Formats: sequence, structure tokens, C-alpha cells
Amino acid sequence: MGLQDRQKRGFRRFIRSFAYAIEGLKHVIKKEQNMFVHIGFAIITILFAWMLDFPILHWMILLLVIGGMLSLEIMNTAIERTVDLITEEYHPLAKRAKDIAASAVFVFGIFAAIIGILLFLPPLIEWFQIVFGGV
Ligand SMILES: Nc1ncnc2c1ncn2[C@@H]1O[C@H](COP(=O)(O)OP(=O)(O)OP(=O)(O)O)[C@@H](O)[C@H]1O
Repeated sequence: MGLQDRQKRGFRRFIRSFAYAIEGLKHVIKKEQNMFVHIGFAIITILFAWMLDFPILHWMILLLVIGGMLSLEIMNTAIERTVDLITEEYHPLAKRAKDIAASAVFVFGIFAAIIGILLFLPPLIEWFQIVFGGV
């Protein structure tokens, strides 16, 4: 969207904003190693949830956590790039901004891991008991 288009409204602008969002998404997937790792974990957890036949409520929690984690990582990347745009020199405030943005991902990651344990541990224990219980 050109800067001159900012005042325009309407459906075409709405659709174009989707195209720009997809452009941003493609960029982080291709260029950001952390994003690659998060997507890998997301795929593995979804496969496990499917194998363990998660109930609908557990699927909803899992997808919410995955969506939150990926969105936060994308927002962290946006903040990193904005800081890089402002300065390429070492600056304590640039460090502070990047570290704080990264800490948001870290905090969400800790809670995502706890939720993951709460969701996966009981059905995994049950699965082990069924498979190895008779041994
Ligand atoms: N301009 C800067 N001034 C001071 N410290 C910085 C600056 N840029 C980065 N840092 C510090 O270095 C760390 C790593 O930054 P770097 O730019 O290498 O990676 P990133 O921006 O965190 O992520 P990516 O590897 O995806 O670019 C930051 O978290 C921050 O602590």
C-alpha cells in the first residue's frame, strides 16, 4: 500500500492488507530461525494431540497457545526490525527494547510449556499404562 493510499477506505484496501500480512508471514517463516523452531514444535504437538485423540476443549487450548506463541514471535521480529531501522550502532536503549521484546516470548513460552505438560501428561501416562500395563 502506497503511503498516499492510507486515507482510502474500502474492500480493495481491506484485501490488500491481507496480502501484506501474508507477505510479512512469508518473510518471518523464510528468514527467522526462531520462527522455524516454533513452527516445528507446533507441528509436533498437533501430531501428538491427534494421536492421543484430544477432546475439543484441549484442541481449543492447544491451538490458542500455538497461535499466541507464533504471533508473539512475529511481533518480536517486528520490534527487532524497527530497532534495527532506528540504529545500527550499539545503543543501550536498543538492547533494552530487543531484550524486553524477547522476554515477552520467553514468558509466554514458560506458560505454554506448563500448559503443554498439563494437556499432554495425563493422556500420555494413560497411553503408557494401556500399552505397557500388561507387561
Ligand atoms: N543496536 C543494538 N544495540 C545494543 N544491543 C543490541 C543491538 N542490537 C542487538 N543488540 C543485542 O544483541 C542481542 C541479539 O541481537 P541480534 O540483532 O543479533 O539478534 P536479534 O535482533 O535478537 O534477532 P535476529 O537474530 O532474529 O536478528 C539483542 O537481544 C540485544 O540484546
